[in-house]
Amino acid sequence: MVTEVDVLVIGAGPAGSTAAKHAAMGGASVLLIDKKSEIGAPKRCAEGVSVGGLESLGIEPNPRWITKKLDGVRLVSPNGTDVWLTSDKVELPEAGYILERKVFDKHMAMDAARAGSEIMVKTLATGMEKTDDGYLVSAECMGREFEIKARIVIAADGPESRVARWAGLNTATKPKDMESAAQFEMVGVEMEDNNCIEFYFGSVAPGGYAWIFPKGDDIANVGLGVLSTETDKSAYEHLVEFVESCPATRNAQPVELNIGGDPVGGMPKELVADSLMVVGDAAGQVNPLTGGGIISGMTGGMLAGRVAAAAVSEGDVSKKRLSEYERLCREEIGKEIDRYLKVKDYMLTLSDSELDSIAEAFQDVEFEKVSTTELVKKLIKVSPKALIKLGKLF
Ligand SMILES: Cc1cc2nc3c(=O)[nH]c(=O)nc-3n(C[C@H](O)[C@H](O)[C@H](O)COP(=O)(O)OP(=O)(O)OC[C@H]3O[C@@H](n4cnc5c(N)ncnc54)[C@H](O)[C@@H]3O)c2cc1C
Repeated sequence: MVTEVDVLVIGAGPAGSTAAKHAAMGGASVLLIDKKSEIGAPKRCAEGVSVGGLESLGIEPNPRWITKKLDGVRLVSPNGTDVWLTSDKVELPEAGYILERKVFDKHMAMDAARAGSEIMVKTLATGMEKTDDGYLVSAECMGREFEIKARIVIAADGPESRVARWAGLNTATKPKDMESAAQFEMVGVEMEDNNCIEFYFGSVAPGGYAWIFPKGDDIANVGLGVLSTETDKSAYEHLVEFVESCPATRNAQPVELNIGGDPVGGMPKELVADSLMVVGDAAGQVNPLTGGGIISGMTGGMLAGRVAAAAVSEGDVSKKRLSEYERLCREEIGKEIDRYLKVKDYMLTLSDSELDSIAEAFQDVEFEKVSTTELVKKLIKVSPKALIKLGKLF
């Protein structure tokens, strides 16, 4: 049996569902498939997003998928020196929400369906072949094998993406650019203020950081990301040590374990080929410093969906036509990613004692507002080393 569509989106994470929604809104016939039986589960995410990020995508916050509205940030250096940045003291333009991804991802897929996309769950793409006017994709659903003929394929298959590579794009992430993350969702977490997210820096998580993201009452996502090139231990081993030593989690119990990769090396050289676009984690659309990829991946999905619909209606699905998506992506997400790559590389050079000195210097800094960019600007102010490395960028 062969199913025929204008646009096939492989992967119903936030990036894929957004691509499907916008392609369908533009008038294309769209099929969105995911190998999972439940879209959004299991989650591999600390579930933090910015308020402005959702606004920029035109998504109304919905209490069904928001567990917490945040009120500030606590930054903790290796010796325990902490910096509190809360809304009573500073403006928080990037203040955010903690989502319930299992519900959020489903809602994003529902939006895609309401815009006209067809959805197939428990449907795995197993390979694809180029045809004259698109791709013939092999798929499998509940033991049944079938083929999907698509003018355009949007690869939204997450951090372990294979689809773009089937089309010949070099999107493989090198080990030095793949953050290994481990996280418990925990109960019995005793935070000093459960309206703030907490970040812990230094050798607690080599190459990354540890976090506690509150989800309400005594529940929180407690996790960390490490680079395998910076440590001999696994992310899970670092997480167990962190949970045992951190006062907030010492008495907490896990109800869920999430293990996953987060591509933090930026976008690959090419995001399009004839009849193919790649979005989200599969396209490295992740902030290299924070590891956040929900909003940037959805932005990529939105741009790809719009370009796909226009290309189909014009009858031109060539690489040249689809390169509009690549250009828009580099403008809207790429510049930020490139800047934060440099900040991440700089952070990797800092020892625990240097991080402690920065935290101590931050005690005397007046913060008017706090965003990731503002924090880097203040870092440049207190650290001559940061000034040399990052001064020109911020
Ligand atoms: C531990 C951890 C914490 C994180 N915390 C945050 C955070 O707080 N905030 C933030 O913004 N980002 C965070 N991220 C990153 C964020 O989770 C990702 O950037 C985001 O999920 C990317 O969305 P996506 O749609 O590109 O991919 P995914 O959400 O990974 O979705 C890809 C989908 O493709 C499907 N798929 C894969 N292969 C196939 C196939 N062959 N056929 C059919 N379906 C397929 C998968 O089942 C999956 O549903 C975190 C990541 C990790 C690992």
